[in-house]
Order: sequence, then structure tokens, then C-alpha cells
Amino acid sequence: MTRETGPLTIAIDGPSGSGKSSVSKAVAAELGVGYLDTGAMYRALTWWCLDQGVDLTDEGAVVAAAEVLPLELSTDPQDQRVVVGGTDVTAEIRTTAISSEVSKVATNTGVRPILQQAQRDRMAAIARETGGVVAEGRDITTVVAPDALVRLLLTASEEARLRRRSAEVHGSADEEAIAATRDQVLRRDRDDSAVSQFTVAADGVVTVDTSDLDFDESVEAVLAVVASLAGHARD
Ligand SMILES: Nc1ncnc2c1ncn2[C@@H]1O[C@H](COP(=O)(O)OP(=O)(O)O)[C@@H](O)[C@H]1O
Ligand SMILES: Nc1ccn([C@H]2C[C@H](O)[C@@H](COP(=O)(O)OP(=O)(O)O)O2)c(=O)n1
Repeated sequence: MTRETGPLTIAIDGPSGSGKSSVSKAVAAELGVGYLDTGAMYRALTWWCLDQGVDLTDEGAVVAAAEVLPLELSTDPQDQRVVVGGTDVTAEIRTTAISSEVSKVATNTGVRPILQQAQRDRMAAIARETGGVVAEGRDITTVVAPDALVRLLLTASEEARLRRRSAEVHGSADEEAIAATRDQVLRRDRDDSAVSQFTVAADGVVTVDTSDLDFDESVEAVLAVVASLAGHARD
């Protein structure tokens, strides 16, 4: 798609389970633009460090790994593939083993500027190629792309986020499954909050609360904000 006023750049942040990845992918597909999952980059680096035997608490070693991370990330929202050093890790980076360790990498203050710059470069390349980009994470609206045309904070109640993640990871949202999900949702958000602000919208960032919306309604709500801010009329 093309716009006379420049590329349609959309930045979306939010806590775990708010619907960032799934909603962003659907929004990008609907608008016909590329997609960047910045969380996948932190997850891929975590996987690679573990694979290479790098101690995640050795900050300098993890920074050195970030500098040479051999990452291939697809940009098609309907075909997401993450390849590190020739190994397809698309599924593996979503496992509890990675989810429980990724904050150690994401809170490494030497790693963040390296991945943030890589994310800016990727956003620019995707926008050039497809006329726009939907990029999602924790600091896209504030640090990576504060000048994006549309900036959104996707939120949902703690209860809704736990229920969704639990259903996704354990196939159930009963008490036991929710208890097993707490660490990778609440503890991780608490840790990640030390380096990014993603619970309160920064100035100029629009909040969409999805607690009482189903998936399709969440996608519609985001598309409505895009239409009002970017003047983009859907086909
Ligand atoms: N509004 C919604 N209502 C119900 N389920 C949702 C909604 N948004 C997302 N989901 C589901 O919740 C789970 C977590 O969503 P995801 O997009 O991975 O969140 P995040 O990227 O913010 O961690 C997925 O299984 C997704 O399909
Ligand atoms: N822009 C970003 C994106 C993710 N992160 C961190 C925070 C998370 O713990 C990990 C993984 O992010 P991801 O978006 O995949 O996590 P969720 O799907 O929301 O559970 O990376 C970050 O610090 N900054």
C-alpha cells in the first residue's frame, strides 16, 4: 500500500498477554504492510546465548553475542519465521525455557541499544519495502520509534492476560494452569519494567484496553485508531 504522506509506521507496546503479537499481525495483514516482533529478537538472542554456552548473567558476554547475532526474521505477518545461525527456532523461542530466561537479556542495558538500533533499521527497511510497518514490543512507542505515525499501548487486566497466556501455553485456564503461568507473565513484566515503561501510555500514545474485547474486536479497535490518526481508509 502507498500513502502520499509517507510510510504507515505503527508502534505498539504492552505487557505480556495484552495481545500485542497476535493483534499486530492481524492489523499488519489487514493493512498489507510488514510486521516486526521485537520480542522475538530478545528471545532469539536468549536462545543463541544458551546454545553457545554464554552465561546470561555475564553482561559483557551477552553484549558481545548481541553484536554478532546471526538473525533472520521474516517480515510477513502471516508467515513468521525466526532463524538463528541457520537453525529454525520459531517454535523453540516461545517455550517456557526461553520465556523464563529472556528478561535477563532484556534487562541488560548494554544489549538494549544494540537491538534497538537493529529494530530501527529493520523498521525502515520493511517500511520501504511494503509502504508501512507494524512493530510491537515494550519500548517501540517510547524509544525505538517515538516518531511513528501511530503509537498505541495495548493493555488488558492482569486476570485477562493470565487467562489468555494460560490457555495458549497450557491449553487451559483452570487454577493450576494459571498458577503455572504467573511467573512468565507477572514476574517477567515486573523484571522488564525496570528498563521500559509499558504499563502507562507516554504522551501522545493512545491506550486500547482489550480486557473486555475478544480478539476480532481488539483488531477492529486498533484499526479504528489507525484510521483516525493516519487517515487511512480501509478497502
Ligand atoms: N482480545 C483478545 N481476547 C482474547 N484472546 C486474545 C485477545 N488478544 C489476544 N488473545 C490471545 O491471547 C494470547 C496472547 O496474545 P499475544 O498476542 O501473544 O500477546 P502478547 O504478544 O501481548 O504477549 C494469544 O493466544 C492470543 O490469541
Ligand atoms: N521491545 C522489547 C520487546 C521485548 N522485550 C522483552 C520483554 C519480554 O520479556 C521479552 C519477550 O518479549 P515478547 O513480546 O515476546 O513477550 P510476550 O509475548 O509479551 O510475552 O523481551 C523488551 O524488553 N523490549
